Amino acid sequence: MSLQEQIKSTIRDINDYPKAGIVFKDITPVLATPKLVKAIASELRAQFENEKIDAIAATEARGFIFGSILALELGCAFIPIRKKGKLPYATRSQEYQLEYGTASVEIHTDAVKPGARVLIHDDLLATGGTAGAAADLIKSFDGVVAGFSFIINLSFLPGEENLMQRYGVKPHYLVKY
Ligand SMILES: O=P(O)(O)OC[C@H]1O[C@H](OP(=O)(O)OP(=O)(O)O)[C@H](O)[C@@H]1O
Ligand SMILES: Nc1ncnc2[nH]cnc12
Repeated sequence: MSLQEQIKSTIRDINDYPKAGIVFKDITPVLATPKLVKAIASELRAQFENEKIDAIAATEARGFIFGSILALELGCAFIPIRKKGKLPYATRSQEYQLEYGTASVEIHTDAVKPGARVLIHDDLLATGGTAGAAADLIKSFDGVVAGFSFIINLSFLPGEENLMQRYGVKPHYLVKY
């Protein structure tokens, strides 16, 4: 079985979570399979090891899991982007659109050095709102968005087109639905 097939056969679909009509892609069975986690880590490393990347910026909460594994694999810094009110030092916020209403994420003001090449990682790309807000934060400190990395792309939603249009880079992902 290919890595893609292994990932897809291990992800669990939860119908109507967190609300009616949503099919939630649950990665916890993947996390419970150490061999698969290791294979994903190797694949992520292979995707980016020849690129110049100074830091991985990942979004709370699920983005932290493979985001920190990837930072370790590449030997680069890890930058946490968190939901409002969770980071202890001085922060900058960015609002973004949810399906209904808005949300806000934050970064520490000393996290991104001007010119730093930052790869944005999250577990899943849906509308691209979360990853776009992370990219806007990186750019607001004159960091360079080196790319986007996801485990899952929900390709029936416009996340990939939105990120390509706004930042001119094609997102990487391991599996799509
Ligand atoms: O492309 P988007 O439409 O922005 O959706 C993708 C985001 O949604 C999920 O996070 P969620 O907000 O559910 O938070 P969690 O990781 O803390 O569960 C997922 O982990 C991404 O961060
Ligand atoms: N269908 C989905 N499954 C898991 N996380 C998500 N974030 C946004 N949509 C999602």
